[in-house]
Amino acid sequence: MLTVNPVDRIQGKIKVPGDKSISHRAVMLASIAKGKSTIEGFLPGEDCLSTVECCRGLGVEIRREGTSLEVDGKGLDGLREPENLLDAGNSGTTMRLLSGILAGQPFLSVITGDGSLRKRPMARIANPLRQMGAKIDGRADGKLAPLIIRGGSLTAIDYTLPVPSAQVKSAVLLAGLYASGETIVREEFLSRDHTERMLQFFGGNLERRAGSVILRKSELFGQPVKVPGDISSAAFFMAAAAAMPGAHLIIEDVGLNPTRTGIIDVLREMGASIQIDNLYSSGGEDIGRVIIEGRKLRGITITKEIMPRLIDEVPVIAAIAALAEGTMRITGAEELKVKESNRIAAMVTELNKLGIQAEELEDGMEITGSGKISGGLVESYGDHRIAMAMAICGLFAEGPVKIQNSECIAVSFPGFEKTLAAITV
Ligand SMILES: O=C(O)C1=C[C@@H](OP(=O)(O)O)[C@@H](O)[C@H](O)C1
Ligand SMILES: C=C(OP(=O)(O)O)C(=O)O
Repeated sequence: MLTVNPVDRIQGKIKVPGDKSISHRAVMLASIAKGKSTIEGFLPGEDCLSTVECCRGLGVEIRREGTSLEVDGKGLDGLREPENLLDAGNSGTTMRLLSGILAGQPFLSVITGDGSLRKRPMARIANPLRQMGAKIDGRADGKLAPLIIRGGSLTAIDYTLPVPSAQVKSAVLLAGLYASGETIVREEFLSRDHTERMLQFFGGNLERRAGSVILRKSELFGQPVKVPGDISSAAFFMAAAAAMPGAHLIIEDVGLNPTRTGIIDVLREMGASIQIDNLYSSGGEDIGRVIIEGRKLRGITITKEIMPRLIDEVPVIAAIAALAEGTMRITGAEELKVKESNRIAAMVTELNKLGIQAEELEDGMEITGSGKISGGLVESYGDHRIAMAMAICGLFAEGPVKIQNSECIAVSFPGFEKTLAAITV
């Protein structure tokens, strides 16, 4: 159980661990590239370690020392049939992206995960991968894991995403590496594009147009990858600092890919002071320093267009909405219901426990700020983002906030507690 006590000030200069999305992709692409890749700044969170173990299960040699990895790539056709189940743990990204690669393999794989992942929707990847020619079965006719995938010779498809999801887009693109013809993926609002950027960095034949990506069968080549800090992890501290008048926080080397910076746009619209400098780019990703000054914020309305650039940050926005003036209305966020927990129900229930007025909407939630948060006992639902969002409430509360089942934080942010202690007075 994590106990977070109220603080007077937030200040300091920090770095956050490596980006989760980029760490997953680096390991997967390095595994199917020709030759050696190195990965620096890898996130040693449980989710990305699940990806490493799955790739090892497919015969890839991966050496890890802390946040540095060396991967001996097998080339597109060098993976071998896993002798045992592949375990994606709590990680949707591992299961869905890896399924795209498994769909292209001439062997049988069975991929499973923990109790939360086994409840999450998998038809969204099984359908397009079947259309490409893979045989996929699973519980509830392939809607739920464990998934049984017999890959093989694939044919490209032209696919319009029925749900806004970078994981589905990535699964189809990764399968497209093995498919004859041009794989096209279309989406209404651009979701995180790390797969596209990294495929290009590894030499993939990929073209980008407004609203679509086109990939042709191509060989990948090992590369040195530098993983930026995860903006989704930084978001917890950015939001906390932004909402605390007098706070001053600097976060170095944060990934600032425009498909991930919805949190900065939202905080600024709420009235936050956020500056960005020291910009550079590496491996096709934008990286920079974020400087936040605390102020009194105001509630705003968020709609579906921004959601793909914001999705994992909604819990922490909901948390600080309690401190903002007026009402915060979050809409177009149905996807939150199928994450590690139902994040709409979870946040509303737990915020209510701390005396915050919050209500579920069909596609989101509404929170009315009163500037007041009570201390109390809350639940994480085994969901790392809920646990950390509730921890941020604790910084502003009238008494300690105790978070049950907080060990799940290690899924995406090992060292969260230490960083929190380092910036609070
Ligand atoms: O592609 C990725 O790395 C991710 C995509 C998002 O999921 P969806 O694709 O389900 O929206 C996000 O919530 C998840 O944390 C990571
Ligand atoms: C939804 C998340 O991850 P995943 O889908 O990979 O489990 C997340 O990290 O918030």
